[in-house]
Amino acid sequence: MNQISTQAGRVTSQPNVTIRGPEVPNTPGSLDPVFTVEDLSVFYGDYEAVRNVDMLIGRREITAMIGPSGCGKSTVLRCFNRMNDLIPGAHIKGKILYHDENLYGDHVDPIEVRRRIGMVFQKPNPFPKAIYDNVAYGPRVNGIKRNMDDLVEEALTKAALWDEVKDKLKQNALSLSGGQQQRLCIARAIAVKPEVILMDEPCSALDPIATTKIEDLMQELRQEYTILIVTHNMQQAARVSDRTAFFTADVDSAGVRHGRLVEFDQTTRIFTKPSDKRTEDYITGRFG
Ligand SMILES: Nc1ncnc2c1ncn2[C@@H]1O[C@H](COP(=O)(O)OP(=O)(O)OP(=O)(O)O)[C@@H](O)[C@H]1O
Repeated sequence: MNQISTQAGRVTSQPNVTIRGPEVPNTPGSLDPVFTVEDLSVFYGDYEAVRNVDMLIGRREITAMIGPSGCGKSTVLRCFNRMNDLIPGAHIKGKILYHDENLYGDHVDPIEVRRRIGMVFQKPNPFPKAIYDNVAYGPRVNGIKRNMDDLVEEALTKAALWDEVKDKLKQNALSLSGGQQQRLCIARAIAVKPEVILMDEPCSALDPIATTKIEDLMQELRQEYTILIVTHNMQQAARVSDRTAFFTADVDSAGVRHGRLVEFDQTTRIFTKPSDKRTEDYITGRFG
């Protein structure tokens, strides 16, 4: 039922970097892809922001996208739920298959895509409404017919927020702390039963304790969801992800910068034995 169309262990290799153990296999065919990205280029008008990306996003894995500022991480992330469609002039070349269906096919409904593939942004952005209504909003709009109290409790529990808010569900969401607001945004994303959650720097506005809570939560969520995260924080990518994609930007002969995927591999390999010198330079802090 993957139709989206309107028709039908720990390793420490470097000082201060804790890296997830190799929980995901790396043998050919071992990855169960939710997305298959084929020769993807992304344009803003005439400007080719990202060039020729090929990668696979594994089911119930956490994939991190890292790289220096402006290399196109957020641009690529937004392609996975067609958020770039909302930017005038933005378009793609190449293909993203969601399961076996072309995500940009003529019959695909972008609204349904965004229900299946939810997004959490850099800055927590709850609606200025009650905590309960923030979570119930998506299911109501999508016509999900279930006991709403149960659904709200389930989503808040999955987002590790229920115990902190169960006695104040009518309170305005803006009264919560930043970390709680971000977990509420995750609950809001979960409430419409997505398969994938895209996270664009979800911890950059949070303190270290709130960041740890979100990282712990991600480990819980990966039992059920496929997660893609853009992060500037390499330690975070190393701590939380199964696979890592390293992007950088090349400058062409006309002096124009284009983002490129340099290397995509198990996170342990990227952080211990990268195959490209540019990856090694970046993760060891020599550039970026
Ligand atoms: N809406 C837009 N219109 C035009 N150009 C854009 C737009 N959004 C991003 N770009 C350009 O696309 C390129 C990639 O930007 P993007 O934000 O995807 O990079 P990033 O790696 O996520 O950067 P950062 O880490 O700083 O957030 C940059 O040159 C940027 O200026």
